[in-house]
Amino acid sequence: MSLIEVKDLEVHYPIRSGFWNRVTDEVLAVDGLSLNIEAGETYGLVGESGSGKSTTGKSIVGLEKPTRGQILYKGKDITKPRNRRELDYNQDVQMIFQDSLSSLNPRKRIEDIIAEPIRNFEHLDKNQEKLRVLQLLDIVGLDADALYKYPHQFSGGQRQRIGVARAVATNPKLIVADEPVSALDLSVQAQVLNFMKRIQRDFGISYLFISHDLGVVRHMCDNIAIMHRGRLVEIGTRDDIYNHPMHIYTKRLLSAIPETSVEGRAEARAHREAVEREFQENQSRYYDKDGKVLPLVDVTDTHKVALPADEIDKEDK
Ligand SMILES: Nc1ncnc2c1ncn2[C@@H]1O[C@H](COP(=O)(O)OP(=O)(O)OP(=O)(O)O)[C@@H](O)[C@H]1O
Repeated sequence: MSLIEVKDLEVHYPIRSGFWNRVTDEVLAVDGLSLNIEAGETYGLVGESGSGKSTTGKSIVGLEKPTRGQILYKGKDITKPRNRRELDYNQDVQMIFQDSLSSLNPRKRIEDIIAEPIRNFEHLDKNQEKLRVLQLLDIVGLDADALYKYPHQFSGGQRQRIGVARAVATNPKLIVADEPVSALDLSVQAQVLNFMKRIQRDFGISYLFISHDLGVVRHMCDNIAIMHRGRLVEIGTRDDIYNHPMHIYTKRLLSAIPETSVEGRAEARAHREAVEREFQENQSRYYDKDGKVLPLVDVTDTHKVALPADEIDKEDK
């Protein structure tokens, strides 16, 4: 059994307008999405801004209420609050955010920020609690003097470490990491990704790693789902997605990864332009008559893509 099974998830947001603030329309932020996250793996959810990644992550954590569909944990649907309580779901599944300055309470000291989730689930005395917080700070590579400081007294990378210490405090099985390094400099990104990997190894945690950038998730993820307009357009192992991408939208995201070598840059630009031309010229191939992404079709056991079924064999897999 997978750790988490998301089945046909839909999340609609109401749009209100007019004097009476009535609901006049809705946004289909997530429009029928299914994926499985296995124990101990990092699962990448990648797509451009507005594709529905954060809404999916928040639904899995229980911060957003699905309109339809199921999210199964240990075989039970945690969209029902009763099951969440019974399974200690709020303890087992945690979230870290991109903007650590606004997600960590600016008026609280680090000791209280990290201790807060522990207080919700365990009854430790003051000394035991402080020891636990010190251990957690040590795990994420911060000194004991961090205890008495406030979030604004740290750099962005250090604040992400504090966010991870807080998330790890309840010994979770899954951490939903929503763009955890997007706000950081490249060199700091690498450090944070490395220590997230180490913590994963040490604690056996799974990550749902949300990003708009296929470059960032490349070395982190075992499996990757590409999201577009609230649906998945391609899903596969790291090898499927990076070495055998099939959907034009995946190819566009891959072509957007910055090329570091000077020689490679002109070639990369030409490739990006060719992918863009292919996308513009074949738009109708990728959507149904209502403009929705097509259903996923199996390519192999691990690889699925949203293309017309009769075109799959023609692809250069
Ligand atoms: N609380 C909300 N109320 C109304 N619409 C919302 C709300 N939250 C998100 N949306 C809309 O739902 C769609 C998906 O948003 P979501 O934040 O899930 O996408 P995303 O892929 O995570 O993008 P980003 O990286 O920019 O956050 C967007 O059109 C967004 O404007």
